[in-house]
Amino acid sequence: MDKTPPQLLIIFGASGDLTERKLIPALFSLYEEKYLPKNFAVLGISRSDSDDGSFRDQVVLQNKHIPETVKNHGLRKSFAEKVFYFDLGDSYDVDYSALNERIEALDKAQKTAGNYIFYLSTPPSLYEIIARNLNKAGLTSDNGGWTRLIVEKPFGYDLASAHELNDNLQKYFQESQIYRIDHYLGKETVQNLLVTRFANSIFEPLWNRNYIRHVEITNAESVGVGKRGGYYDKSGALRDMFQNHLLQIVSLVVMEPPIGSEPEEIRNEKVKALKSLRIMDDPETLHKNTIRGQYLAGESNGEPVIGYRQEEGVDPNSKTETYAALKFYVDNWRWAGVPFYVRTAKRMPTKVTEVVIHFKTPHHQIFRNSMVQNKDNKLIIRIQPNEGILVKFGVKVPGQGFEVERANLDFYYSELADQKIMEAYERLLLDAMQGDATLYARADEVEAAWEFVDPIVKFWQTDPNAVTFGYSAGMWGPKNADELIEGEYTWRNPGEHLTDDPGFCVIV
Ligand SMILES: NC(=O)C1=CN([C@@H]2O[C@H](COP(=O)(O)OP(=O)(O)OC[C@H]3O[C@@H](n4cnc5c(N)ncnc54)[C@H](OP(=O)(O)O)[C@@H]3O)[C@@H](O)[C@H]2O)C=CC1
Ligand SMILES: O=C1O[C@H](COP(=O)(O)O)[C@@H](O)[C@H](O)[C@H]1O
Repeated sequence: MDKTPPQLLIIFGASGDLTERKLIPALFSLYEEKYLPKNFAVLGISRSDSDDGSFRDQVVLQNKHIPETVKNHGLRKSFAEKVFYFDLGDSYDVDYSALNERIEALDKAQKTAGNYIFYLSTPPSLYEIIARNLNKAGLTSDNGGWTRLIVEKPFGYDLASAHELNDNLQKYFQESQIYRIDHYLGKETVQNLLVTRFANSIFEPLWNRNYIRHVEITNAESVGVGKRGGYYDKSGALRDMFQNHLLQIVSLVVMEPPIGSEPEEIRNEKVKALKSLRIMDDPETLHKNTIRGQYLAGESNGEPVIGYRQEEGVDPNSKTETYAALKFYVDNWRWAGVPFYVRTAKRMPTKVTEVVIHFKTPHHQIFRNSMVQNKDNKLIIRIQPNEGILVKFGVKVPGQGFEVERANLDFYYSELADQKIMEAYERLLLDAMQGDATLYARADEVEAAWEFVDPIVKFWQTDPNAVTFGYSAGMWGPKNADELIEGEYTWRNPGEHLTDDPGFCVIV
């Protein structure tokens, strides 16, 4: 494709899980769909003792994350020939001259025009080290082609470390070269939030405090922490999901209309949105408006599962949250007084991510005697699964009188049958290859998100009154989270109704 120039993608941390499970399958899919330029190559780098042949075998030919089809059998071989490996030796903190030579040789042989993307898929502690050594080797400036840097999450551990990382990376790369990945932004339905809001005239006029009662966002996973206990126990749901993915969704719901769809036009509005979140830093508000939970043993998909504290790599006395629910406000003209309820959790009954816009009750109730008071017009944006949009509204029950019943207008993305939905990493990689940073987070965006999250993390970690509630795996989280939402409202828990959690408790 013309929009994607020749280039070499250089992955640090190539022997890791992300490369095998996400990056290479995404690249293969782009290759299969003919999105990659003819002159394209991948160079995997790590400390593992491997070579081009074994690396190709591992990440392409034998990679079980690339779906096996009759059609792609031959393609795997031709794609594998574009994949190379470089063994960095014992450390990432070494002289990169030999790497530089390999890159130059590959660039020449594969005719990639001096265009390089460096992808950091290592532990975050190596990001600065790699950037510094690339710079020393003269690999960070545009020498004839262009150079970009993709940085994986987590971007920092708190505001101070994110700020330091931004400073460090910006010593070696221009901000315009840095692409901070957040795979939720690569999801089609997350991007569709922008289109729903700004390509229609029927939603945006209502998108404010005059018509919206509250906003609810749920991100639920049925899985536990799996093999990532060691990482997760130091992170927790707030850092792992909320600071990045959930706040990205919040920013798209909250933002003002950008003047156009250029990357900076959209990113400027997202930063403004994040900066308008009311920071909760007094213990009373934090106590009232934040709930943290941790899963106990229970059931997942009908099978018994262990509790979080029994997971591999997790401290048996851990209080780390696998559930986080927050109520907060947005201090700007559009959203003054509208509560936002946002939760993210593991070991829920199902996997679902959705945004629910709850509209206010009509100003005057004409059909007072109806059994169903149509108090809740809702717009539900289903991010995953069953990607689509659902509008709930009231209709008249046929017959005498004015009985009101709820009805649905339901759109599923799958109905656009001939459109394949690109996987998030495919979309994001392709965008970076084409130099489009719209769906990548900017330095100030990441820092604004940390500014909001930091005081909550600190409160949970240090305040003696900050409690972690236990909930049984397979339930909808600590039941007192229901009390976060005032009035007769409660969380929309898609799927079957579950009875009271017998395991609900305070974790000590
Ligand atoms: N896996 C996933 O689904 C996701 C991962 N990420 C992020 O992507 C990055 C890579 O993740 P992932 O591939 O899962 O991680 P892995 O632990 O599976 O791989 C890490 C890679 O970094 C290298 N490495 C260098 N030093 C170390 C070290 N001290 N400890 C461990 N590995 C080291 C490893 O190779 P070698 O030791 O041979 O050099 C390996 O290639 C991380 O920043 C992670 O947070 C983000 C979202 C999802
Ligand atoms: O970044 C992360 O995301 C996954 C969830 O991603 P999804 O695309 O499956 O919704 C989460 O499991 C993981 O803990 C987190 O690091």
